[in-house]
Amino acid sequence: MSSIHIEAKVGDIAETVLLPGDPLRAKHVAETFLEDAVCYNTVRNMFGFTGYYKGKKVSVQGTGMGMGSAAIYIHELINTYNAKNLIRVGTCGAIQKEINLGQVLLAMSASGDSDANNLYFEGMHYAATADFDLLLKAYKAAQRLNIKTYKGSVFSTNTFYDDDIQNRWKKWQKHGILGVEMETQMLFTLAKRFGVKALSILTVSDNIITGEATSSKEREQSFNDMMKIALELA
Ligand SMILES: O=P(O)(O)O[C@H]1O[C@H](CO)[C@@H](O)[C@H]1O
Ligand SMILES: O=c1cc[nH]c(=O)[nH]1
Repeated sequence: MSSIHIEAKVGDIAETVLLPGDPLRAKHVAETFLEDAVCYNTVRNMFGFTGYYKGKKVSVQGTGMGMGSAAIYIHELINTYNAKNLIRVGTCGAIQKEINLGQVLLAMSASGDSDANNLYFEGMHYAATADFDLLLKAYKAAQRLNIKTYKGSVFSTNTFYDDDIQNRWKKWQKHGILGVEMETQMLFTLAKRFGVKALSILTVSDNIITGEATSSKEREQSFNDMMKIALELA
């Protein structure tokens, strides 16, 4: 048996799945960090791999961009493939001035503008929250590895571009949101709905307020920090 968007057999995917938006990041993670990695999905080129990290079975699955796409993969990973720990490894734009490019955020919660959540909760506002055990483990792993992290709330949006992107985030900046990305709110919501654990670890690829953006060298280094934390959770 397989699912509509993933062609793996049940059992091919580990209980712990890392979730980058970019399927080529999934490939890169598998090739760089995992041993004996096998590709289990090429449907729509949304690559998924299972391999081993320090002897532990772990999978990495691209989700695409935005909550509509991510929800499909998250739903199928949980309900067809029995995934239990889902850890997003993504990029985000920081909206606090002091957060530098390449730094790592541990998302405790995610606000957002998903119509899917709005409809599901009949216009009320669900507080999408990370799993505390995974969050604590990630925090301790970062401390052990001497990696600085910011802990707090992020915002998941379905619209990457806007007419006036800096002003758009002013109220959210004031309310302490650390950064903006496009999938975490849906991940946390679905994980709770189906009784599994989720966490989102994000590397800052740009600062929306200051207008800075990362060079490829900086992205490479910071990406490694995020991956080291995420893989410790496997
Ligand atoms: O780097 P990823 O994981 O794709 O995450 C961020 O990058 C994409 C936008 O460029 C969105 O998916 C956003 O959430
Ligand atoms: O979704 C995203 C990801 C990175 N940077 C942004 O501004 N938005």
